[in-house]
Parts: sequence; C-alpha cells; structure tokens
Amino acid sequence: TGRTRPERLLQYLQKNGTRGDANNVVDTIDRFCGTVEWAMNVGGEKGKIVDKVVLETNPGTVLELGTYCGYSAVRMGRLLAPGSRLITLEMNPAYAKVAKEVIAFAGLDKQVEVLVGSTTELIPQLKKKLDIDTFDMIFLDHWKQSYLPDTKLLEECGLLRKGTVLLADNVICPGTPDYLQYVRSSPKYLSQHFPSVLEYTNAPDGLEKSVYLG
Ligand SMILES: O=C(NCCCCc1cc2cnccc2s1)c1cc(-c2ccc(F)cc2)cc(O)c1O
Ligand SMILES: [Mg+2]
Repeated sequence: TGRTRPERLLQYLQKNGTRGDANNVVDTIDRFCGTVEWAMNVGGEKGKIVDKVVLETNPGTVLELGTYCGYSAVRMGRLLAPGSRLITLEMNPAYAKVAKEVIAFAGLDKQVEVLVGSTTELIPQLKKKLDIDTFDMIFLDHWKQSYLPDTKLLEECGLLRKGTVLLADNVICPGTPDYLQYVRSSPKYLSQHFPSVLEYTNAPDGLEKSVYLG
C-alpha cells in the first residue's frame, strides 16, 4: 500500500527483514528488487565489487552521491571500521526519508549521515558542515550527467587527497561517457574498469574505479 516504490521497499524490509542486521538488510532489499519490483540500487552483482573495493580501501571517510533508498550506504557502511563515517547526499526529500529509516533499521545510523540537497549546493559546504578535511573514498551514483562536473567540483573544493578512491556506478548503463573519458585520460587519475551487469538484470553495466593522484 506504500504510495511510492521506496515506501513499498521499506515496508517489505520492515515486514521481512531483521532489525540491526545489515547483511540481512542488503539481502532482503535484493530479494524485494529481484522478485517484487526492480529498483535502482547498485544490487548484488555490482555490490560484490563495491564490497571488494571498500575492504581494500578501508576508508575512514566515505562520500556517496545519490542515496536513493540507502541500499549502498548500508552495503558500504556495514564494512567500515568503527569510528569511520559515511556521508550520503540525496536530492529527493522523500527518498532521503526512506533511506534514513532503512539505515536506522540496519543499525548504521551512527556511522551513516544522510544530507538532503543538490551536490552543487552541498559539496562546497561539506568541510565546514562536517569537520572533514578530505574523503578517502567517493561513491558516485547520482545523475549520470553530474558525475563529471561534480568530480571537478570535489577537486576544486579540496575534498580529494593523493590516493582518494572514486568508484562510479552505471558507467555503461545508463552510461557516463564524458566522466569515463575524463578519468581515463586525465594524468590526475589512475582508472580501472570492472565489467558487470545492471542491477537485477543481465544487461551489461560496470563500475569504474579511479584513484586521484593529486
Ligand atoms: O539515475 C540513476 N540514479 C540517479 C538517481 C538519483 C538522482 C539524484 C540527483 C542528485 C543530485 N544531487 C544530490 C543527490 C542526487 S540523487 C540510475 C538509473 C538506473 C537505470 C534506470 C533505468 C534503466 F532502464 C536502466 C538503469 C540505474 C542506476 O543504478 C542508477 O543509479
Ligand atoms: Mg546506480
């Protein structure tokens, strides 16, 4: 009876999930999206690649662009060391409301903070707002045409450091051609492609991991 897809996803989680168990939250959302209705979470296949990059990077600070229902915030948050922080930006207040409840259900509301607003408005405020100097990892999963301008904005705002890992979703589907061209040709980045499939389908998609060289 939830009016929107995120609300139906949250109701399914509250009914079928195990409160405080982040692994179960990830699996329960994947089951909803695989059997009830598709939703634009990074999903289980690409999610395994996200897990590997997070575990290799062991980031103390993570910035996510595009929260949606909070699936990837929970997926990454569940792997962070105690004391680490994940900040996630969401444009749509209704999505942000659902995401906060999903994150709290998973028991990660101490590590994960949801900010509502546009990247162009919020990114320049992050240092002041959050008492964070630079991010160890960025997960890009918002408007595909915003990946490139927002990466340049992150550089200009001094939020990246030598070794910051940028991980971008959907570089094949829907695709982010200008962003890919930039991170693959700029001397400021070392990029690696991880082919995969679009969440809950067998359509080709992939992630791009780019290390900022400063
Ligand atoms: O659009 C996608 N994600 C972005 C929506 C969030 C908009 C925001 C803008 C904004 C600005 N500032 C701050 C925060 C934010 S959040 C998306 C779409 C597909 C897809 C959809 C149909 C299809 F047939 C095939 C793939 C798959 C995906 O994995 C996606 O991530
Ligand atoms: Mg995505």
